[in-house]
Amino acid sequence: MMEHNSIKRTMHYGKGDVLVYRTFVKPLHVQPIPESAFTGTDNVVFALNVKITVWADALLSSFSEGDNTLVVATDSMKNFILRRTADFTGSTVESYLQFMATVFMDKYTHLTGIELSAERIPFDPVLVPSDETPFQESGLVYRHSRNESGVYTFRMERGENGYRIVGQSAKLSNLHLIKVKGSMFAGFVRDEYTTLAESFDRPLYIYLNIGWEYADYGDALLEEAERYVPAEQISDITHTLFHQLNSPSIQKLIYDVGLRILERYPQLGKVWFESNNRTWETIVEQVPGSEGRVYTEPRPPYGFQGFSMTRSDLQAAKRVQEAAAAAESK
Ligand SMILES: O=c1[nH]c(=O)c2[nH]c(=O)[nH]c2[nH]1
Repeated sequence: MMEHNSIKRTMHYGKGDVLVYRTFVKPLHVQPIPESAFTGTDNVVFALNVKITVWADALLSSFSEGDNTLVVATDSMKNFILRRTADFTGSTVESYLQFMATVFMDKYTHLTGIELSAERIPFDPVLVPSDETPFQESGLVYRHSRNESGVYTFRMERGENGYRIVGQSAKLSNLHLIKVKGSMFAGFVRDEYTTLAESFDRPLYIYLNIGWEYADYGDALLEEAERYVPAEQISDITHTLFHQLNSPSIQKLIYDVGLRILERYPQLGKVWFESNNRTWETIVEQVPGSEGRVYTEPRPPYGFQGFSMTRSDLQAAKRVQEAAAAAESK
């Protein structure tokens, strides 16, 4: 995935860590799903860490000869992004990246391509006492969250007839989840190298990155966001399945989460996972008189899993389920 989205061109330059904090962006409203209470955000704080990369054959002499006549200083790129953020009228990071890429390429016509990526820095609403309901969202005060965040990229090139979108991606990065009981890992290969005991109730701590791709990227950019897939719902689907399933392994857990994501969003063509096993190490099996235990941080090295699935995997899984249901009813 990273390879697929990396810039293949050897000649490029740009600026990273452009921090831009825009307030009162148009609120986002999305379709509800059963696994999530998230139906949108007020977008009062729209905070991004942006990276811009540009390329053009005409830039060769800047590398080979030190000829800066076509070099837009990366300092000016940063200023452009900061100032033009005032002109953004959309409500999603995806539409922001498309907007910013377009106005940048309109301004600097010698450039052939641009990649913009952004992490949405999470600021959560805080609850304050109110007269009507016991607590309500402040609408003024937001709390910087150090939890998972959405990371998006958008790549565009100048073509014969206008711009062409040549790449895009969305992912939820650094979701860290602990399930304190109800996870297993048993039945794996046992041979002369095996020291790990089978576990029928382990405290499963996972780190996850989850990416998704629209079958038609136009769906990510619709004005009313009626087919928009928000990172918050991807996260909530993962929470729900982790809660509900008695997982036999991380492999099976991410497979089931992937199927559910594709089921919920027919507009997605693909979903992928990178997971990391951070299962706590048990120190005390049982705290007397309670079901509590004592754990500590696991020692490295850590295991990982990867999985990428498309709609054909969902169809195949459905056929297997139907065949199993038919066999049972006989
Ligand atoms: O969910 C897991 N999958 C594995 O492949 C594995 N391997 C391991 O040592 N622990 C685990 N846990």
